[in-house]
Amino acid sequence: KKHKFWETQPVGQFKDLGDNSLPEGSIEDPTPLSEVKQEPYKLPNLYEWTTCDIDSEEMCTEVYNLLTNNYVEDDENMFRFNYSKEFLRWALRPPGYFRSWHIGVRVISSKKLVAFITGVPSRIRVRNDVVIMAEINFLCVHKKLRSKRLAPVMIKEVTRRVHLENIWQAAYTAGVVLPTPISTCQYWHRSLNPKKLIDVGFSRLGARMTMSRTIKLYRLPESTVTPGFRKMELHDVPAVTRLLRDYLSQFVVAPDLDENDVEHWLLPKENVVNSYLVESPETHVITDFCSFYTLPSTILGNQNYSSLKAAYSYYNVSTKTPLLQLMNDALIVAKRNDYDVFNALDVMQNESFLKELKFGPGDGKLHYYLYNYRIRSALRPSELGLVLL
Ligand SMILES: COc1cccc(CC(=N)NC(=O)c2cccnc2OC2CCNCC2)c1
Repeated sequence: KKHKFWETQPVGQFKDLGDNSLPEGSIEDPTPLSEVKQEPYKLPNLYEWTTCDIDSEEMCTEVYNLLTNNYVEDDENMFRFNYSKEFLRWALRPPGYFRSWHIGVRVISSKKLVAFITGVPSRIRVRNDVVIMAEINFLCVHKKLRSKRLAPVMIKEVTRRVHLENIWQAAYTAGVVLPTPISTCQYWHRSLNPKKLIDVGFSRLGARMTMSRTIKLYRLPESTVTPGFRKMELHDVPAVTRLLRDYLSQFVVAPDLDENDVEHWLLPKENVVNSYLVESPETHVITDFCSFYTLPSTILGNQNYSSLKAAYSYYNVSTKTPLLQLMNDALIVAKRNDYDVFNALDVMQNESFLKELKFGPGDGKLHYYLYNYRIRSALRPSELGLVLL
């Protein structure tokens, strides 16, 4: 049976596809809090639950090491995501976070951390419906414990702890097809350091292309071209919030960000998130915004390099500067900061710049999911205004 676990969950089921009689929105009503299971789910013998206090240097290091050695790899197992500790602290402590949603599994005897899953609260709008959801991420089971069916019990446990906070919906992404994607996105890569990317096998030399021709093809100017392009600062939070809220209102699914959210998620943080805006030199009005987050990957089995420095397109808003020019400035800044590659999904209006800015399609897809919330039919990536970490 393919989706033994997911067929028991309140998610869109493949068998319901095309059944337009099913209403859009919550699939199951909330359970009275007194009826939510009070005790943790039972783990296989020898394992115990642990709550990971990401503020603790020691626990943060344990989580970092587990993910560094056991988290998501590309389809050819040449790269593995290598989230940094400061990135994890940022990703897991947004306004209103619950430490109880940072869940680990330890071996009782050795106390070794062997699995992890997290949730953070997030206000997400679906059409005109603003729903408080849990954004689920970092599901990781040690390589040596795969197919012990740990993932389903970890998903049930994080769901139980989310329910205890009276939250009944969730959002998550995966590289695999599960019941049932609300949207399936293509990822794209823009080479910034083509020589290294070819050396490590991330990219291949194009047909009838030499290395020097390839380096020239991806060359970028030293400085950005948009007048008034600068880093975002704390005092810009109100204006950036207004700009983002207006821009994101056009998408079917998008975060419902307030100033606290914008301050947390979009203020620049070294080695974690970069954000820039365009302040008109004449009027001092903030007209555009672009941002990317830093997610390196470990390079598995290359003599010359061990890490790939990758930027991931985050939220971008263009109201005056053409999006093409704004994103080219983002590429210029990323190259200047020694990123090897700039990644983007074909969400929002990204399709309008990908090919022209010399992005190439990646070899995989990223599927978006909602838990306990039905969307009548799958969304086009351009209808998605949500980027998960
Ligand atoms: C280059 O190193 C990699 C290491 C592991 C996996 C992949 C391929 C991959 N699965 N990429 C993505 O999922 C991806 C590609 C472009 C933009 N965002 C992405 O994923 C984000 C969002 C979901 N959580 C992981 C990071 C690449």
